[in-house]
Order: sequence, then C-alpha cells, then structure tokens
Amino acid sequence: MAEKYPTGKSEENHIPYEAVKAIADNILSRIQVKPVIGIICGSGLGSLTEAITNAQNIEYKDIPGFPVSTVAGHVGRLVVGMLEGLPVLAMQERFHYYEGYSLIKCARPVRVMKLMGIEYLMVTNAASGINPAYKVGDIMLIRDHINFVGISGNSPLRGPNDERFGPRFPPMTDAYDPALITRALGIAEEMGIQDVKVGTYCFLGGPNQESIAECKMLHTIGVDAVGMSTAHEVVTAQHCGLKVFAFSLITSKASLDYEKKEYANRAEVVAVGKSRESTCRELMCRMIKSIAAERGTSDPSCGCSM
Ligand SMILES: O=P(O)(O)O[C@@H]1C[C@H](O)[C@@H](CO)O1
Ligand SMILES: Nc1nc2[nH]cnc2c(=O)[nH]1
Repeated sequence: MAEKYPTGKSEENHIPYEAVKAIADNILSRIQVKPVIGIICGSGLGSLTEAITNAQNIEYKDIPGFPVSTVAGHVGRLVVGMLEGLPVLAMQERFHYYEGYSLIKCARPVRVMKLMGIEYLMVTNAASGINPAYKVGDIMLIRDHINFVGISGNSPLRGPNDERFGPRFPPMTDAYDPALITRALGIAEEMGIQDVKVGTYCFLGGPNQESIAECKMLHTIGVDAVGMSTAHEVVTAQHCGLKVFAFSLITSKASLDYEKKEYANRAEVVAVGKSRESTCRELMCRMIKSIAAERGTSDPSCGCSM
C-alpha cells in the first residue's frame, strides 16, 4: 500500500490540522483575550513583551505539542495581553532550524496562531548586514527574502497539503505586505529613525556564521541582510493567509575582507539588540497602534512610548 505521508509520520515531518487546532484551543482556553496580532520576537528583541498590559505568560514547555527553546539564555514563552488597543500574542524567542527541529516544527506556532484567529504576523530578527551601505544598529524593513534553506526543497510546507491551511502551491509575491512597509516608512520618519532601510533578507541554516566567500556570494545575488530565521515563518504565514510585517535589526556587518580578521560574536548581537531595543519596540508599537486605528479599536489609555 502506498505510504500516505511519504515524508514520514513523525511529528517532526507532519502535524495534522486537528493537532494544530488542539494546540490553538488549549492556548485559547487559558487566556482572557482573543489575539488579533501574533508577534515573533527576534534575538535580543524580546523586551517588547514588557509593553503588553494585562499580560499572561505561558511557558512553551507547558503547552502540549509546542516545541521548546533550546538556545542557552532564551526565555521560551508566550506573552498574551493588550498592546496599543489590540489583543496580541507574542512569542518571546522563536525556534531555529539549527536547534535541530524540522522547519515544519519550527513554523508550527504560525499555524497555531492562524487557528487561534490571528490575522497579522509581526516578525523581528537579528541579522548581519551584507549590503555595504548598512551600519550596525540599522533597521531594515523586509521587502522580500531569499530562502536558501527552502530553495533546495527544505520547506515548512513539504509533505501532504491540507487545503484548510492553504493551497498546495502558494505564491510568495508580496509575502511581506507592501502597505505595511509603506506605513512603517512613514512611522520611522515620524520617529526620526535615521536612514531606515528596505531590503532582502536571506535565511541560512546556521548555526555557524557565513564564510567570507559565502558573504561575497550573498552580496552578488542581491542579499541585504543575512540571518537564521524568519523565511520559514513567513512562508507558512503566507500559505495560511496571514498579513506579514517584518524587520531586521542589523547587529553586525558581514566580513568581506580576509585581511580585516573580523569575527562575528553572539555577545555583539545581544549588545546591539539592547542598545536599539527601545527604538525597535516603539516602531512595533506604533505599527500596532496604526492597525488598531484602522480597525477602529484604538485605546488611548494604552501606550508603550518610551
Ligand atoms: O531569532 P533571530 O533570527 O533573531 O536570531 C539570530 C540568529 C541566531 O539565532 C542568532 C545569531 O546570533 O541571532
Ligand atoms: N547568519 C547570520 N545570522 C545572524 N544573526 C545575527 N547575526 C548574524 C550573522 O552574522 N549571520
């Protein structure tokens, strides 16, 4: 008899709609609001969750069927509450391919969000600047991605397709909502953020940093910033019809010169995240406030101004 799931039945490779629904229902049964916005906080950018009011924290390890963070020092929890007048669910730390999970499992929370009724996915990450014009501390609004891990067939959508999530062959045109990018540019200008960038993010598997030859290649093919996340989440979000807004904080510059002997390090990523966290937080809050205003749900008593 033909194998129903040629990718294998392990939960790393396949999770049925009903199992995702069970996780979504479990979370909904434990929280007081029904989130409209899902947020995935990048490395060093989790302080956004401090702006969430009436917050309820749920550790990933306490959610049956949810992956758990394995990176040392990562918090690993959902924070649910109100932000700028809208109910939100924030993931404080995400799941990375380099941790050993399949991409299907790394992106599972996005489908959980969808089945909880979430409509928008807001994503942040720490990334390294490949574009020579980029500086450490810059914010890059993501216009598009190059999904290196996915191009060769390692996709979070691999395996049987359940049309209740989305179509077999989803387009990726405008996976990063252009209207939200335009809005973010206006907000960045209002905030006086110097020289905000709009560019292409490249997802590599990690955990090692890129070699100099790899950085040169990435530059040649049009990458502006490189990191170890985001694309698989956005592919999954686009498949199931979530509107996506994403930005990278440039926490290091790619080394393109053997003579300079530059070595990227994790401490630098964390330190740059810390120095720019209030700006990143305010940008995200103002974006959410603008969505609340559009939906007619603004609450002037809420705010995360610094
Ligand atoms: O979760 P993100 O993509 O922000 O994490 C980045 C990529 C690696 O996990 C780590 C490298 O320093 O930061
Ligand atoms: N791949 C990659 N991801 C990062 N995330 C933060 N910095 C880096 C980097 O230099 N390379």
